[in-house]
Amino acid sequence: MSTLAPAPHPATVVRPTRATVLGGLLGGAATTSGIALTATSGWLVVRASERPVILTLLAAIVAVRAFGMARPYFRYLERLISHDAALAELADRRVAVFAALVPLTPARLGRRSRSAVLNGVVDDLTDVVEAQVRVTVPLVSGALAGLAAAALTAWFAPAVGMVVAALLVVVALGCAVAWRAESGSRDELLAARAEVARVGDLVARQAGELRAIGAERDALRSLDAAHATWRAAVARQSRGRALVAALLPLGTAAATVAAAQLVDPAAVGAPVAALLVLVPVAVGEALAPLVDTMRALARAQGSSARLTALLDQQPAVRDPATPATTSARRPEHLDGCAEPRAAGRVPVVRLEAATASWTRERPALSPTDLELRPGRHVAVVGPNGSGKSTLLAVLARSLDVTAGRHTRDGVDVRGLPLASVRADVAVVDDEPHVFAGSLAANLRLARPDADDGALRHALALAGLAPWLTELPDGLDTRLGTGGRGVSGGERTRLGIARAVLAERAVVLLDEPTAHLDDATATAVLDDVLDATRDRAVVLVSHRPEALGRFDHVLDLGSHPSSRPDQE
Ligand SMILES: Nc1ncnc2c1ncn2[C@@H]1O[C@H](COP(=O)(O)OP(=O)(O)OP(=O)(O)O)[C@@H](O)[C@H]1O
Repeated sequence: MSTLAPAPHPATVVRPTRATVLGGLLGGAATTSGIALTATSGWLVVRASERPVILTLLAAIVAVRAFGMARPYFRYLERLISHDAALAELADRRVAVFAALVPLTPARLGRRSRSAVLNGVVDDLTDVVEAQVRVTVPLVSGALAGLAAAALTAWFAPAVGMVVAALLVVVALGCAVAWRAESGSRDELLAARAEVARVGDLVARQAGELRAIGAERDALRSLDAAHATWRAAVARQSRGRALVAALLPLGTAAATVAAAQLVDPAAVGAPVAALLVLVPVAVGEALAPLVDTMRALARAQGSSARLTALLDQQPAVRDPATPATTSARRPEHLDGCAEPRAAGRVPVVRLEAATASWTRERPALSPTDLELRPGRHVAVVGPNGSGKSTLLAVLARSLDVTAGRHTRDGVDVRGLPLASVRADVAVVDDEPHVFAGSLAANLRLARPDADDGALRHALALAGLAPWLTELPDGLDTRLGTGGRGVSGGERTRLGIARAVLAERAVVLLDEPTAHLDDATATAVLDDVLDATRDRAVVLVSHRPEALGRFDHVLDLGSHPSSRPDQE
């Protein structure tokens, strides 16, 4: 998501659909009613000043009332139809984008957290879909109302019709300038804002170190320079906006003066002259918001470019064209089912001189050997960046080896169905997500058919039995947003309970105790190892004191040939 693809052509973002065209027609009717309301009111006021027989005004009075009522009525229908269609499209596209993101997770999402990626995707998708309502519908309505006003005015006085047409050209020009200003400043602004965030984060987080080496002033100067670039980009964008903001009222004023000069009250009568002079005012007022739609268009183009850059990536791992089988598997486990399976059925998992890379440019895991079988508990240690999480990604088949072998029962995993390999693996990361819902629903994510007994058993194995007894509604207690808060230790244990419940034969834990105090961390680790006695466990840990309980310690910080086997 960090790479910006070129912005798509506006026509691909402003893509008329049946609902947006209908919405545009209704919006056009609303805007035309507004223009007609102003023009007929002008006629009525001037005609009334001539004190005619009251009955001759009745038609105009009815017309003013009709236009006054029609405008909000058509606007309401336009909103109803276009928003309804946009919300339905948003729901469908969110499902489709979520499905497209799954195969890209985690290898193609970069180092951003999954929630940051999801939030970004949700915002971008909303911008793109909202463009139908914020851009397509107003453009169709504005074009219809403007052309109708020009045609009707030309029918009364061709010269004034030309003036209204010229005003439409000015509005179109204003939109084009606004769109260029907004989309031109998009990349510059984003880059400038990202630089300020990057330097600001560096200066704030490394303040101590910078002070220690006397680089504080240089760092602050870089921050000032980044701010200055940002300020300049914002100023350029504001100048573009101000230019357009001035252009439209000036155009409207010029068109009104021109209409007043061109209309001959003696020829058409004073009331019609008033009507004709008021049309440019009404058109300018009704179409001015079109300029703001260009901001929405530029934003939607940027969002669309980001979504394309993210979703057009190839997944890091793929299903084989012709899946192989391993001797220890029953055939039904090989056709891609993601059902949880009982521990112990999985064959031996082996890595031999396996290396891996996220980007193909830089190796993230140097040659590593590892063997996993049920009941074997392996701790992985090593300095930051030595490839511990990468190793887990390889074992979970989120990433394939770039050299060496990753086998299950002697069969290269690249020949096995992806889903069947992943169905053996449970992953617990350092911050398991707690969804807003009941405790039972949070646990059943791991095994939807688990009964309450199985849930209680998993909670007990994860050391959460005392916590469960304290919960006001037991398994039905609501957790997460709007529900009961969950501490770091409880969250970790919930993740472990899910892994236990899933009955996967291989359990991968990425620093599950990273955010816990020493006493809680030791208790959680003890519970993990007890709860997974019959499973193959790989646990990434920075806590040397816990390593004694593991069968094997794999140190990724030492050269492969010199790694001590501490079995
Ligand atoms: N999702 C990813 N996309 C791109 N590169 C990644 C990704 N995850 C890790 N890397 C890169 O792979 C290398 C190994 O990182 P990894 O996270 O596996 O190390 P680690 O030992 O787990 O580090 P830490 O102890 O800091 O968690 C690093 O250079 C890192 O920047």
